[in-house]
Amino acid sequence: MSGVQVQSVVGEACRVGEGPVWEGAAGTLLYVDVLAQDVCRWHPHTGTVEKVHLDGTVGCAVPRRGRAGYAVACGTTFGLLDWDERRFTPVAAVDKDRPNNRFNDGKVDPAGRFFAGTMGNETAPAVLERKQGSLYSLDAGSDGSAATATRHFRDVDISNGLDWSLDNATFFYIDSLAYSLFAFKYDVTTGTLSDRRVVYRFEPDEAIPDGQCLDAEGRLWVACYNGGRVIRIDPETGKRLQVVKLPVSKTTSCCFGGPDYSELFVTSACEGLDAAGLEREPQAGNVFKITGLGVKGRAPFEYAG
Ligand SMILES: O=C(O)[C@H](O)[C@@H](O)[C@H](O)[C@H](O)CO
Ligand SMILES: [Zn+2]
Repeated sequence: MSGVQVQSVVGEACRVGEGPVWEGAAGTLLYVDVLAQDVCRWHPHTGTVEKVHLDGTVGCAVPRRGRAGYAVACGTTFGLLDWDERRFTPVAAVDKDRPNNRFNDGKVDPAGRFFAGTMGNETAPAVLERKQGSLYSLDAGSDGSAATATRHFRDVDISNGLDWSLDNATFFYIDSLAYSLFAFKYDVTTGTLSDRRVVYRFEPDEAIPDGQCLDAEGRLWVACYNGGRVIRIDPETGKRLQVVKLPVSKTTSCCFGGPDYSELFVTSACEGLDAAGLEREPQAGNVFKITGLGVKGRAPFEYAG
């Protein structure tokens, strides 16, 4: 499509930018830098980025329903971040028997549960002990009881992008080193997954599938790490519908945002690029905005706890 434009909007490079979420009420973009251990908030009107630095790697941060601050998956701990006080309060720890693990990508389900997965720590991008990760969700707690974490499955290499179908009946999931986009049946009442199937197998030049998000037509946008692109997939047919290339190779994740959710924001990484790579890709680690796609996204779900 000819009207598609790609523009770098945040020039402050992330080591591993991840987990973009558009905050509609404030008109800001929330994202994390996993390895710099920062939760970041970009203000489009001033062009400024605020950051809160945490004590561990940050897999993802998500908005809370009707409450200030964020729920965060930090190290191997789900917790709450008071942004103004810059204080992280742990809520539930996972993978206690896996000291070398960390949380990676996450997102809130349509009922307000915070899903996030883990992986072994990487010695270099995509180099890690295999099958160490699991997918978890954090419920909201009820009647004053503490929120608890539930493990959905284990033996994950790099737990990555996730989202839910428009009718809430399907959960889409990427384990990066499986080079596949999976779908599960989803029961939104109980928050349980079943019947995994493959929706799409990534092609060699699409490299490593990473973050993803659903658009308002029910199609998925997947960021291809080392592939320098986002691709649009129809989960009904398993067909790739569109490719948008970016001027950086390590595209990590994407979300729709902007006043009417018609802009696609894409995070990227510079970690793992040598001096020559950085010279080739001076914008590595930036956040990009793609306009003119002709499709909108939807507002993010918010953690109910
Ligand atoms: O962005 C992520 O999900 C991980 O935190 C990164 O480490 C990279 O994606 C990974 O190296 C490539 O798969
Ligand atoms: Zn990712």
